[in-house]
Amino acid sequence: MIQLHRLRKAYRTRGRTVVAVDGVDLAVREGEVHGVLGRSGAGKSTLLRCVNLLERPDEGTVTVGGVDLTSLSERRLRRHRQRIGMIHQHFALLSSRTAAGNVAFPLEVMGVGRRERAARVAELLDLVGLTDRAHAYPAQLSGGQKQRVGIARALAGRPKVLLSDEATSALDPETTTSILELLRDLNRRLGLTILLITHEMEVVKRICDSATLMREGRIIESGRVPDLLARPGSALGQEMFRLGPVPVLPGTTVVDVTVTGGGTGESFVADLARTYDVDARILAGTIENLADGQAGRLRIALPGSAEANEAPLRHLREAGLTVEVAR
Ligand SMILES: Nc1ncnc2c1ncn2[C@@H]1O[C@H](COP(=O)(O)OP(=O)(O)OP(=O)(O)O)[C@@H](O)[C@H]1O
Repeated sequence: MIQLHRLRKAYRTRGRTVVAVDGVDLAVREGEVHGVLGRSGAGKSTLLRCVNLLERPDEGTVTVGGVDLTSLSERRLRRHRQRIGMIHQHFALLSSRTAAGNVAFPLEVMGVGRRERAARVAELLDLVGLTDRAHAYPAQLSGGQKQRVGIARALAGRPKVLLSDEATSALDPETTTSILELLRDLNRRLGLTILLITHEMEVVKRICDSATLMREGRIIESGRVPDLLARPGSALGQEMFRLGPVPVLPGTTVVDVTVTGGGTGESFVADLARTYDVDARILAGTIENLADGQAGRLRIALPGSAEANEAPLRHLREAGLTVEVAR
């Protein structure tokens, strides 16, 4: 649904050039929720703003729904932009308009007639669960309610793609959960493709099917979330499962075992004891609920060196588990 090819964007300020996005290739499939994760300054916002060409890339192409946006005239680009909704961290609502008035705004710009507009506004507010606050002004709404208005407004043009710029960063944890649930629900019900940027692992964990980790304008890793977690050495995996420093235990091998996609995670410690007579000691562990099933990582200590444990470690790998010798 979204394809970025060799995207590059640099800013020149006061004689200095900052390459915000540095040759990025990225594909987001239709109906997917894709999260772009990274620290402040990694280039996430620039990348997102290039998708609807709010920011024009210096190099590369942006294809959305099969149309290369970088090749369009301004007039045609405006039309295509209506099919790409966007929500913002600070909501960006018009304070002089009610919730209904804010949602009506893009419909007015599109030239939708009064009666159809009213019906569509009611439908959109219902979709985000805000029918009873239609006549409230932004100042009378909570943060979560404001973001619901933002989402309803973004969906006015019946977009196939929704871009989310840190949509939950200004919200408390409980409200964040309800907004993430709403986004996931809209993704499923409308088949909406969502590209979101965030610096919170929690967001990726809860609703993303796939994710990209950015650093200094470049992609460090990208793929389906369970596949990334199962990749040895994955930085996303390190972030997700925080097992702490690896303890020094002379005479043992410390191993991190990652289980994704259901799998046989629960029984492998017993399996080692049964098959190899290895007494694995559990040092730390965590299980995370992902958008699509569970994933977990267990840190175990096996008596003896890594070489001495070669057979049981191979056994675990052959069982589909990711095995990394930590020490
Ligand atoms: N309009 C601009 N003019 C000059 N430099 C910019 C501009 N926008 C972004 N940058 C620079 O580009 C780099 C990437 O910024 P960007 O905002 O895309 O990162 P980010 O990952 O979204 O960070 P944050 O989470 O802080 O928004 C930074 O070094 C930033 O200072």
